[in-house]
Amino acid sequence: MARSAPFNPPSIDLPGKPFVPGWVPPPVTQEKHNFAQLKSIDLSLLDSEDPAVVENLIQQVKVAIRDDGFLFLENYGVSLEQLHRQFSLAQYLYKNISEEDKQRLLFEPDSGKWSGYKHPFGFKRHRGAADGIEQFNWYTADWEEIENRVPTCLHPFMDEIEAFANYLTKSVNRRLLTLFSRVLELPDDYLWDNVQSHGSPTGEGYFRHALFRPVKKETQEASKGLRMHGHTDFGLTTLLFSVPISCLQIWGRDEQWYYVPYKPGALVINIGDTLEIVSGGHFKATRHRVFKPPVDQLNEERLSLVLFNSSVGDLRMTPATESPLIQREGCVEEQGVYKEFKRLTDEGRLVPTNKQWREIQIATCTDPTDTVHNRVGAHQTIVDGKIMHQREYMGVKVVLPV
Ligand SMILES: O=C(O)CCC(=O)C(=O)O
Ligand SMILES: [Fe+2]
Repeated sequence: MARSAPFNPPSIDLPGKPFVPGWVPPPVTQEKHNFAQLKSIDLSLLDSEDPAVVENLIQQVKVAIRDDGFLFLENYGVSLEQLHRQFSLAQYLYKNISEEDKQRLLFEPDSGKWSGYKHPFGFKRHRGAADGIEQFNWYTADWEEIENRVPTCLHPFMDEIEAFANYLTKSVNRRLLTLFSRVLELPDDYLWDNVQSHGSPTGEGYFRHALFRPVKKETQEASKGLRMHGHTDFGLTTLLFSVPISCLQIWGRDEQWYYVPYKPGALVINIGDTLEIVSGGHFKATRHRVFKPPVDQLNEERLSLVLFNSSVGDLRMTPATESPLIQREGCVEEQGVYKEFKRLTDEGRLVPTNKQWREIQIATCTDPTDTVHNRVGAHQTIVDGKIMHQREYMGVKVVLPV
């Protein structure tokens, strides 16, 4: 597909497609405090014929990923109407999925993959405490075997969902990786050709429809308002859609959590661990979490659509030393995961492969409601007076704000 051609999905009224009620974005919060100010990147400028415009764009990206590790992406080729159709399909899924499909397609996170249906009772296959989060995750095997691996109610719409995931991966993400390759002063397709995994609409990554329902008081108390622990994503880039219910928070340079504001139609891009390592720490993996929304949104349901782009599973990540930027400026060792990978390498130990790195984190994920592990002395520790979540995966220490 031409890299910057706009998204052109299959028709919504083909014969046999049931009517899907339109998703109506819930009202935005009136709360104005604790919101991050993120830089917005206009992806269409990458096609400008004026080299000065393109150079300016690359500089903007460089500053945004160094300062925040998070950015908004606009004009990436999907209209608001097309995007809302995808949210309508996600809403349709949670209104129509049968109990039988929930059982049949139940996820098995112990396998290291989220593939399938996540029930709203925590991040293990067996039901734990309620967390109000339902998800359906599409991996390669799910795209390839729709009849057996996708909820029946979505079968008539898989042409649209697949076209969307394909466009996000092969057009939006590819152009985004061009921007990042250029920041590293490498050939345009360096990251796409050498690091991004391929095959199916999601390569070794996955696409998600998530629904966060309001939670009961007991859940909120057990989790202290947290819906997903502070974390970094393990892959290359994550493409999240900006949504009206404000729950996504990022960790600012001043070591505080800030909500990501709602920018209709925009994509929220976060940088995964792989990009931090490949860039030798010049890019920061985005520290983020999902928290309860401001009070005026506490009773609203939140839909979230996400594409997780994964790196090639067999690779053990190291910095791209052919990058002129890295050659000139060296690596930046104050960073989290890159610094840890470097420590292991310096000790003569093997770092995990990308596949090992993502699968161990999925298989050992804990719940925010887990009061046994979320205690100082268990998975928490105090660093400079702040409570931090501390885990170790295959010799790599991960310390993140709670
Ligand atoms: O739903 C969201 O906004 C973020 C979810 C997230 O960070 C994740 O699943 O890794
Ligand atoms: Fe995440």
